[in-house]
Amino acid sequence: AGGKDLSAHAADFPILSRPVRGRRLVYLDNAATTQKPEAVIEAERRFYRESNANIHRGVHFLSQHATDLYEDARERVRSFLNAARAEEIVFTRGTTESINLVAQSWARSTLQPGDEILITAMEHHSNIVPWQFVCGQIGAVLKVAPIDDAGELEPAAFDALLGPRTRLVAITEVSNALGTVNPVADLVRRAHAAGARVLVDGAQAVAHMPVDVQALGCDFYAFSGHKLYGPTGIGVLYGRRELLQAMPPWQGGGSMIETVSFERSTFAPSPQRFEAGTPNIAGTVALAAAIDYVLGIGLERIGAHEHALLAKATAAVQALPGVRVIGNAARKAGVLSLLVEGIHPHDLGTILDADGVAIRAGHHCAMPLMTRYGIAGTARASFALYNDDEDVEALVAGIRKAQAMFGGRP
Ligand SMILES: Cc1ncc(COP(=O)(O)O)c(CNc2co[nH]c2=O)c1O
Repeated sequence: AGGKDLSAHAADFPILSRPVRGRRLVYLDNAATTQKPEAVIEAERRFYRESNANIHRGVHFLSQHATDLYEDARERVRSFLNAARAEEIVFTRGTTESINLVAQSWARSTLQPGDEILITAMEHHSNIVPWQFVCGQIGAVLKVAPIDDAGELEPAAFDALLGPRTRLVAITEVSNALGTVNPVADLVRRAHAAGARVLVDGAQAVAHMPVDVQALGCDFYAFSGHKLYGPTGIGVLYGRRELLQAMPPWQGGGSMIETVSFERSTFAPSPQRFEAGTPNIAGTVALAAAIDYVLGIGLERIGAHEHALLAKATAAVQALPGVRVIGNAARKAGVLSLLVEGIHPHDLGTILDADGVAIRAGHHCAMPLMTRYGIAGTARASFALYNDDEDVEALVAGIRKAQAMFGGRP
């Protein structure tokens, strides 16, 4: 791994060799979930074959062995994000649960009525709805920083919304619907200068670029394993140690306690405090294997490869009559959203599917963003390390075919 041409890595992914509707699978729905390399599949399978036991508190070999694997995975994630300490890494089910944890534990115990949470117009529902919950619970106010037609934040408007009551800024590093890459380190500096903490939604970033939470300066960072070539059901919340240590637990049960009596219970320190119940141990081990796989190739190489594909696909579709690209930020990663005149995105997706090309159509869990553009949804192609020029050509051919079918100009 690492020295091979990236498109050769498609052979690492068993599913990519299966036909779809009798055609070669052209998987371009990676922003929804990525496919899994054999190394990740084998890591999970091997755990159940050789190491399975419940973790922590065990007195037998397998339990201690499984605990070691689990905590080794925590250290791999720490290193991957360049967090200062492994205790700053909390395992969750995914980005959505990570954000809900911060909303229900940190925000609900910190914010006062009238305090403000600032998000952006490009957020995924997972970085909108949890904040609506907590604003409703405590009487805080949700504010939204606008974006321009290109899909970029407007710095002056962002700054104007940062005020003395802003307690939290919650922003996506990469938009799942537009592909916009936000200048997170700069936005963190602005938020901190205004006295606000910052949560970064990294779901669409971690597979496309190196992430260094200390360099970003953020207070929380969330991502999902399944968007990083890892399994579903495992995600990560990074939090500054001093914040996690001061946060109340948000789910009660085993593992997160120190003592329990019917009168009162005391709680374990972070991260165990936030990991109630039996975790997805095998998924955690497989996530560590996914990180090893990605780092074996190199995130810079992956990002450059995907950037070249995105540029090729964008130029090709923009040359087609009646095609409008939604999201033209100066810096983008992984995602191409488009509309084809006279063809509903769902119809386009269905026609592409008939030829084995998998894209996503709809609002992409970003309904407010679609409203901002005055549209109901888009057709979205999203790229990964195993995609190649042939995949781009199949996408373009499918769009031309749809245009011919709908009487448009092919
Ligand atoms: C920016 C962003 N934030 C949060 C989430 C939620 O992640 P989860 O908890 O793992 O579901 C997603 C998932 N995005 C998509 C899931 O399916 N299509 C998508 O674009 C996302 O793209």
